[in-house]
Amino acid sequence: MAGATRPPAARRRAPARVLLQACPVCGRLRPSTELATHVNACLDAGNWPSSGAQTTTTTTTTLDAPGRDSASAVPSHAPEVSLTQNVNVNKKRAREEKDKDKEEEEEVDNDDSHEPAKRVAAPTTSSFLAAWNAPRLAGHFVLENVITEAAELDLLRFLGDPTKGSSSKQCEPMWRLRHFNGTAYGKSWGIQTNLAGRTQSPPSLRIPSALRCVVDAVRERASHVPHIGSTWEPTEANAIAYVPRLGHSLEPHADDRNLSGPAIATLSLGADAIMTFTEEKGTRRVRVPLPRRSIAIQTGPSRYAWLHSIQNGDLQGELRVSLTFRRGKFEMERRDCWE
Ligand SMILES: O=C(O)CCC(=O)C(=O)O
Ligand SMILES: [Fe+2]
Repeated sequence: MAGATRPPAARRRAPARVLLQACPVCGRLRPSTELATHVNACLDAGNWPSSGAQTTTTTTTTLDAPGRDSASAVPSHAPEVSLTQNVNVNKKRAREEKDKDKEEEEEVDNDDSHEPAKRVAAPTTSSFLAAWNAPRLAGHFVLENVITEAAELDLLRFLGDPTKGSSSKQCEPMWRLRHFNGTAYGKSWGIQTNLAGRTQSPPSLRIPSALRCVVDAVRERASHVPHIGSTWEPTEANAIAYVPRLGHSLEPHADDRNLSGPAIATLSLGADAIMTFTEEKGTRRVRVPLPRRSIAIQTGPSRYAWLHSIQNGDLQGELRVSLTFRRGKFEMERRDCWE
């Protein structure tokens, strides 16, 4: 009998459990505490996943707009895994995990040492996180629900609504209609980048401390993303306000690859949108949903080998505001760039 060879229950302990997370690059499972180091090593080794080749599950957001094909919100290269399948995969994993826990519970039930059994969090959350953190485009990460609805409202109020006649008084500069890379309202802070002259100069306006929560969220949620880590310090910020009914859009472009650093983070506020990436030296096209309150991070190929744009028809709602943070090549101290 198998039970007869087991050690007495009192001496048995629940084995220490380690939370494993799938590497968004190679798909291998790694202890979550080692994930950041592993992802960086994986990417340094040139293991950028090619589009569509990733093995981690991908969630897709359906943007609910009447008359619009919701399937168009699905990245064109998304692996043949539907959201329902993902949920089922996660449910199956959760069931297996639960069964394992149950087995252990049964074992430790007889344990008279009165030591509490060690427990780990249910894996579903981390699986979803891993799925969202996984690049759907090499080097591109979308982190969902990064801020609360209340924080979103505060930020929108702080930035002001350009369609209501005036900008918010507390947030300088005023919104201005711009025609660079498409028509939309814009304002910026921190290092000043002169794209025509390809120069940068010290800030005339520091980045408002009210926007600091975005940097905190990026550091917290994307510390495993290459070039972010837990100390990422942007020195320039710009806001764009898109009003779909005024025909606003973002034309295909790449943010200056010499003047700004290798990681760019953008928070979406007010409304969902879909960003279209087009390969610079190829014909591939990838459509990535950017839900409101999400932060999108461009690094690696998504930053250096693809152009990005937002078509007018891919802007939802009345007003979408984006806040983009970059680290300028022109090195400056945090205190000189931030309020
Ligand atoms: O609005 C966005 O999400 C992107 C903005 C952008 O690409 C830029 O400011 O360069
Ligand atoms: Fe951009």
